Amino acid sequence: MTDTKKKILLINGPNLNLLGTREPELYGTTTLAQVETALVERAARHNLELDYFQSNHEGHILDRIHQARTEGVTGIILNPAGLSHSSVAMRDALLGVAIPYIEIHITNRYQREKWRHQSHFSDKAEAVITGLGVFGYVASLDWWAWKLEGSSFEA
Ligand SMILES: O=C(O)[C@@H]1C=C(O)[C@@H](O)[C@H](O)C1
Repeated sequence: MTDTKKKILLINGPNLNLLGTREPELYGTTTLAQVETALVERAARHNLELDYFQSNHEGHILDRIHQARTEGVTGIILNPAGLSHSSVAMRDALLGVAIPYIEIHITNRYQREKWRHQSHFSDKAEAVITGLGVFGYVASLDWWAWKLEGSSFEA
C-alpha cells in the first residue's frame, strides 16, 4: 500500500517575495526561498509533504486556496502579509474550502502601527504566531506535525 503523505500548504502574501532584503531590521535577512527550501526538507523529516506558494496578487492567492481543496491539503501555514488587515475575500476563501490554517507573522504586529494589530484571519485560525521572525514558519510546521502525530506531549 502506498504511503500517502499528508500535505501542508505554505502560503505567503504580497511583498514576501522581497524577504531578505525588505526592511531587514524588521523581517531579517533570510530569503523566502531559504524558508521554503528549509520547510520542504523539515516536512519530509516529519513524513509530511509541503508545497509553497507566494503571490503579490490577491486573486491568485484565492485561486491557490481553492485548488488546495481539490488537492486534499490537510492544513495551511498562512502569512497573509498586508492582506491580513484588509482581505475579507481571502478569509472567505479559507472558510469556503474549510481547510484549517495556522496564521504566522514574522514581526510582532503589536509593536507596530495600530492598524497592523487587526487581522481578518486570527479568530478562525488554529493558532497565531507573531514576532518569532522566520522561526515562526518552523514553529508552524512543527505544530502541524505535532498535531497530525496525535498531539502527545513529552517534556
Ligand atoms: O510580520 C509579517 O510577516 C507581516 C508581513 C507583512 O508584509 C505586513 O504587511 C504585515 O503587517 C506583517
